[in-house]
Order: sequence, then C-alpha cells, then structure tokens
Amino acid sequence: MELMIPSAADSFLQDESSYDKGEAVKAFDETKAGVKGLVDSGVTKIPRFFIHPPEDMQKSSSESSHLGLQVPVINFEHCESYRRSEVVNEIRKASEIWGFFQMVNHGIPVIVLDDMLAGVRRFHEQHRDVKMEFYSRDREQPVRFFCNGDLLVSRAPANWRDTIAFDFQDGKLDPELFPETFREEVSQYIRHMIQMKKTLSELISEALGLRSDYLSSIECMETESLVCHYYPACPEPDLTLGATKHRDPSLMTILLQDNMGGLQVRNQTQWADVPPLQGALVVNIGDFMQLITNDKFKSVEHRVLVGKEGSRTSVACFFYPSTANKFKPYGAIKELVSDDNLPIYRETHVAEFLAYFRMEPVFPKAVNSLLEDHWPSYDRAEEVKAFSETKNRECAKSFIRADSIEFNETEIPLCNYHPTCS
Ligand SMILES: O=C(O)CCC(=O)C(=O)O
Ligand SMILES: [Fe+2]
Repeated sequence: MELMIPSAADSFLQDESSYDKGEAVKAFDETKAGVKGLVDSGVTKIPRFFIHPPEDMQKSSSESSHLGLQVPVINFEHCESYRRSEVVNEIRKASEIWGFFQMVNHGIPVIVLDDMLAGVRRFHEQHRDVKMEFYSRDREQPVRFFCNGDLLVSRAPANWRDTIAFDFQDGKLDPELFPETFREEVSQYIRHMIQMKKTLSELISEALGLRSDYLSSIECMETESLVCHYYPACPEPDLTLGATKHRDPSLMTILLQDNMGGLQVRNQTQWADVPPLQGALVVNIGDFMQLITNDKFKSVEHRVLVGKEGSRTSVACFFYPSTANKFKPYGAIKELVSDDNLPIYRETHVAEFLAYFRMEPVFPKAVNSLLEDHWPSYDRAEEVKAFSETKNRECAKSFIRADSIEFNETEIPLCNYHPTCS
C-alpha cells in the first residue's frame, strides 16, 4: 500500500512521552490528506486526538429498537393533492417529537441520489494530490475540502471523517469552481434540493398552522451549504466517532446517506438508529427553526458511528437565512407566541448565531471582535439595559453574548449550542 503521509508529519502518531496535541493536529492538517490519507497509509492505531471519552461512546441503539423507537418515515406521495393534510400532520408530529423524519416517494429520482453518492465517493477516493487543491479552512472559499472544520481551534476530540463543502446562494454557485470529478452530480443535486426546499417550506409552514408561503416570505432558507462527507473504515471504531453528538445550527437540513448506517438520533436517554432506506432522504429541524418556532419544533442531537469495515458517504444540505442579508433579525414568529407562551429566545441574526456556533465559549473576545467587525453599531451597555428590562428573563436563555451579562456557569447559554460543551 502506498505510504501517503510525509515523514515530517509522523509526529501526530502517538509518542506517549512528549505528546503535544497542537503539534500533532497541525502536522496532520499539513498532510492535507484527511482521515482517508491516514487509512491509506496503513495506520492500525488512530491518533490520540481522534479518541473520544468512553461516556460518549455508549451504544444504546439496540435497546432503543427493542423499545420500538423509530424515526418516523413519511410517505410524500400525493402530498400536493389529496394526502396533503395527512402529510402535514405527520410532519408536525415528527418535528415536535423527534425533530427528524425520513421522506419516501418525495419525487427526486433514485438515480439522482445514487449518482450524487457515487460522485462524493469518487472525489474522496481519488488520489490525494487532486483533492489537496481544494484543501482549505477559509470560509470565504465557497468550495473547500477539509477534515474537521474546527480541527485547529477545538478542544474536543476530532471526528473520523473528511468533507467537501459547497456554499450556495439560492442554489447559485459557479460550477467552474466544483471539482471536475463530480461537477455534473453536484449541479443536478442542488437543483433538486432547491425544489425540495420549496416543497418542504410550504409543508412545514402549514404544519406550524401558518399560511403556506410564510417561511419563504421571511427569507429564512436562502443560503444552502452542501457538505459531502466521507467516513473511512476505522481500525479502532470503538474509540472514535464519525460525528460527535451535535445539533445542526441550520433552519432545516436534508440529509442523504448511503446504505452503510451509523447515523443515530437522540430520543430522550436513548440513541435511535436512522436506518438507511433506499431512495429516502432524512430531514431534520435545526436550531434556527427551534428559535423561530419558540421550541414548537425541536432541534435534536444526533451523531454518526464509524465501522471497521467499509466506508460511508453522506450529503447534508443545510438551509440558512441569506448570508447576503446576514444582519436581518429573527425571533419567535409572532403568530406562535402569546401571553401564555412568551418568546424563549431573544432575536438574533445569522452572523451572530453562526459565530456562537463556531466559536468556543471560552473565547468571548474572538466573538466580540467578530461582532464589532460585522456589527459596528453594537452597544453592549444598551444590550444589558434592554435585557434587564425584558419581561421574561428566560428570553436570554440561549442567545445572549457570553460576556455581556454576569451569568452563573449553568446559565451561559452558548454551551447549549456548542457540541464541545453539551
Ligand atoms: O453523515 C451523517 O449522516 C450526518 C451528518 C451530520 O449530522 C451533519 O453534517 O451535520
Ligand atoms: Fe448534523
């Protein structure tokens, strides 16, 4: 087998006596070959920064399937006509209870899904020299290949997966920027995602008891981030995760998974498998939807296990408010609040919201400087005053800046939204 790791980078492999995580991570990043590169080099032990604590590795899925816990599967056939109210009801129930559902008979041809998965696999399995050209951690790059977006800044263990991401604006991004390996597939897939978004946005609006164009009228899903993951077989699958437990910061995510399995969703204290179904798409409610629906629809934790044999591919399409309008404020939808059901979260905009999600809570300075750059009118004193005047102290529960109010430890809400702290 070809040895793909430059010898200078060997330091990220274990040397118990002088282990320096920062150095190890940096050396690994410099290979630009991701976990696939590690596997190709023939490692039999995973680097220490991929090892997750044992309490995060509990596998309770068999227990949950005994209990009959199953993410709902919704048949979308005739959802435009006589089955509409049935489908809307099922979406409402699934979004309130699970925050997840699988869609079948949704109208996207299976061949489009299979071609996309095959294209993602081709990209990740090609020679690393070609992939390396796309390797970047710069979010300004609309197409970038990387291993763990937060690898260099997070204190959390790394995930056993590589990713290529595409940032679209209402489905638009110059296809010349896409890797040739699966240019056609990406173009075709995103066209279908845009169509599917329209369908879902109407159905979800109705499931919330609103007119069908409500979500589209508030322009909360204009940006799409398509992330194409590859989870290689892992020599020590009991020590690491493909994706650590997290909630998506999006409004909504549409996920395509191949037939390997491994995705699990939190149902109270259990992890429930989301079994692969040929031709199905998984939909999940993200944090931003939970915010605007005032907790009616739930953003639920999920994770991905890795296997010893066989690699897994998946494609997540995250929908966000337009990044062209990233300071537009969003709060609880007024039709969904009342004197008995006050807003739980204060208003926020997508720039601030994503900054929270991406930054460590222990880095309030970084958050603040980012906010100052993007939001020059930010006045902390004013915000503290506004907060102290709010009727409902709970309003600050999730989206207040970590250093703007003297919270005690348990009240620092950012922790709710950062996978490293949950
Ligand atoms: O690969 C999967 O099945 C899940 C990916 C995921 O949860 C994410 O990208 O947020
Ligand atoms: Fe996710």
